[in-house]
Amino acid sequence: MTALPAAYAITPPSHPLVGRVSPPGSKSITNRALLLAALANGTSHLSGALKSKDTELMAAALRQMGVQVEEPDATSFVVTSTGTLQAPDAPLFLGNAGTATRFLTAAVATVNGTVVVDGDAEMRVRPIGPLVEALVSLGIDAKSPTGCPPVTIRGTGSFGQGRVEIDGGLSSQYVSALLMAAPLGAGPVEIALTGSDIGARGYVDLTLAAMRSFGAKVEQIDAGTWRVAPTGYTASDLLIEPDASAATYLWGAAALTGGNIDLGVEAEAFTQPDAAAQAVIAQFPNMPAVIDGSQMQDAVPTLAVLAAFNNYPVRFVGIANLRVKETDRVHAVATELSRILPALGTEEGDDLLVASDPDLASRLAQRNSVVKIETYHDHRIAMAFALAGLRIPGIVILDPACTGKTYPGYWDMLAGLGVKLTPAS
Ligand SMILES: O=C(O)C1=C[C@@H](OP(=O)(O)O)[C@@H](O)[C@H](O)C1
Ligand SMILES: C=C(OP(=O)(O)O)C(=O)O
Repeated sequence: MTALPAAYAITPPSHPLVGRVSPPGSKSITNRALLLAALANGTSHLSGALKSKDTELMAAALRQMGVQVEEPDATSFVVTSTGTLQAPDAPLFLGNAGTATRFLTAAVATVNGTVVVDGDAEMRVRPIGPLVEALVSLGIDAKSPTGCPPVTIRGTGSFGQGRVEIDGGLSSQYVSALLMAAPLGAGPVEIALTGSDIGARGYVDLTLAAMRSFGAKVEQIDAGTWRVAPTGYTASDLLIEPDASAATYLWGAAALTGGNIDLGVEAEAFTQPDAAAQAVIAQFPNMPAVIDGSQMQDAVPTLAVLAAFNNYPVRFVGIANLRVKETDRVHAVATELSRILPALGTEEGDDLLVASDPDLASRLAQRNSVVKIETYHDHRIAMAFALAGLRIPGIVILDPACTGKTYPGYWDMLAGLGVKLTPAS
C-alpha cells in the first residue's frame, strides 16, 4: 500500500455523490469471529471480513499464541486452532484496538502461563479496571497497576466458574469479553451487570450472536444476567456483514450532497447498533433537536458533522463514554467544529451542542482560509470531518492514514465517488 500524505485538502464536489460502494466488513464482528475461531478446535473460514489495523492486530496476537491465521484474499481469514491458546513469548501489542484489547484480556485467562496485554499510548489511558476486577473475582491472577493497559494475566489454563459481576458503564466490551471467554469455564459462568447501565447494548447482542454461531449455549436469566454453559466452541464458517459505522459516512456523504450511494445492503439488514443512525440521517436537514447517541456511539461524530448543516441546533445526549474512546470524542468534535466556525460545537457537561446553521455552507463558501482539522489519531474524527469538506471549501484533514484503524480504503472510496483530494501538509 502506498503511504498517505501528511494531510488531504478536500475540494467540495460540484455534483451530488452517486454510485455503488461496498463498505468494508464489520470490525466488531471480525474481531469477535477471529477470537472465537481461535478458541475453537478445527478450521473456521471467515469471509467478508475487515482487513485493517484493528483486525490485523487481533490476528497477530492470536498467531503469537499458536493459532494459525491465514489470509487467502483481501476479505477472508482462515483460522485453524486446537482451541487452546499458548503462552506468547512477548507481550501482546494491540495498538488502540479496544475490541482486541478487552476481548483478549478475558480470553487469555485460559492460557497456562503469563500474558501481558498492552497497547499504544492512547490505549494506555483507556480504562480496563472493571474487567480486571471481574477476572480477579473469578479467581484469576490479573493485574493492571494503572487501571488501564498493560494488564498482566497469569493463567492456569482455566477460566474459572460461578457468578461474576461487571459494571459495563464505561465500556460494553468488558461484558462481551467475559461472555466470550465464559464457554471455556471449568463449569457454568453467570455474568451479571451491576452499577451503571451498559452503553450500547446492541454490542452485547452481537457478541451473543457470534458466540452462538460457534456453538456456545447462553441463557438469558434476566435483562442483565446471562448463564453460559462450559461447552467450549466449535469451528464454524461465517459470512461477516459490512461495517455499519463505516456505512454512516456513506449515508452522511449522500445526505450532505443530495446524492445517492448504493451500499448493496439496506440499513435494516445490519445487526450492528450503528445502523440506527441511518434513520436519523434520513431526516437530514431536519434531524431532531435532541439525539440520544447512547445506542449508536461510534456514529456520533458523523451525526455531529451533519448537524452543523442541519436546520436546527442539535444536542447530543447519552454520550459520556465517548470520552474514553480512541480520544475524548466529545471534546475533539466540539473543538474541531469550532475550528470551522467559532462556537459551532460546545460541550455542556457530557453533552455536545452543535449550533447548526443551514446556511453554513453558503456563508463559508467565499471564505478563502484553510481549516486544518486535527484528528487525534482517531479514524472517526478524520472520516467524519472529511464530510464537512464535501460542503465547505478549505477543509484539510491531518493524518488521513489514521482511518487505517477500521477503513483503510476510505480516501480511495471518496476519490472513486469523484471527490478531489489534494495532498497537503
Ligand atoms: O463491542 C464492540 O465491538 C464495540 C463496542 C463499542 O465500544 P464500548 O463498548 O467501549 O462503548 C464501540 O464503540 C466499539 O467501536 C466497538
Ligand atoms: C471506539 C472504537 O473502537 P474500539 O473501542 O474498538 O477501539 C471505534 O471504532 O469507534
